[in-house]
Amino acid sequence: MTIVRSKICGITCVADALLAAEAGADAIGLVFYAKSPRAVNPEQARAIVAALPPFVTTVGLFVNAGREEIQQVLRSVPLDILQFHGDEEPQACEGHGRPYFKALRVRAEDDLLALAKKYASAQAILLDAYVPGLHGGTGERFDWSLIPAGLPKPLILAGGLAPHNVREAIAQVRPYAVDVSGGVEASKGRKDAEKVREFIRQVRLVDTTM
Ligand SMILES: O=C(O)c1ccccc1NCC(=O)[C@H](O)[C@H](O)COP(=O)(O)O
Repeated sequence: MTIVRSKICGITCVADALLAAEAGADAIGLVFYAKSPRAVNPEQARAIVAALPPFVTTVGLFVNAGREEIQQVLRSVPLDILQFHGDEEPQACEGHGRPYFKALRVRAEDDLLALAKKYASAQAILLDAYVPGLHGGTGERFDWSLIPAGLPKPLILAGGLAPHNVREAIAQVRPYAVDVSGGVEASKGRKDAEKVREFIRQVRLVDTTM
């Protein structure tokens, strides 16, 4: 049986965090990027993390943040993992006292395998759509056939996933985990209970049929 994990990203309030946890999400993502409509501040994030039941991994997402900014968040919010969603070099992702995921935005002209190999210290590589001028949370999917074989780390698939396409995505890509934000929202920054439940139901359906 293949288990595919799921992460619900862009959680902005306790109610949505509990919704994700109760629906069976393995992880939630908190966006520490002020320009995002899903941004949270450390105080909001602390309240969200404190409300979660055990065994739900908390991922803090940063975009080209300074080392001190990240450390300041970590001093007040007990995050399990960091996710770097900007143009950070490996050195900028390391040394924070947490494992990290590196997000790479997929463009046909890039050598994804070489890029992924650069992040040898990452716990996983997250692949997302490339949309000029935006770092993530675009709701756009990318051409999954561009994903090279032999990625050196577990693959987290993101970008435009939703209840209606996540099974197809898993069947084609066989990722370690799937990551969703816009595809389970009612409005920017707020999750839709039915979409969250259906997304995770679809992921689990694949678990038993692959
Ligand atoms: O959510 C944002 O606004 C955001 C802004 C800047 C960088 C990353 C951001 N979000 C990352 C994610 O929520 C997901 O990991 C990923 O991009 C998938 O998002 P979606 O296509 O909306 O499912």
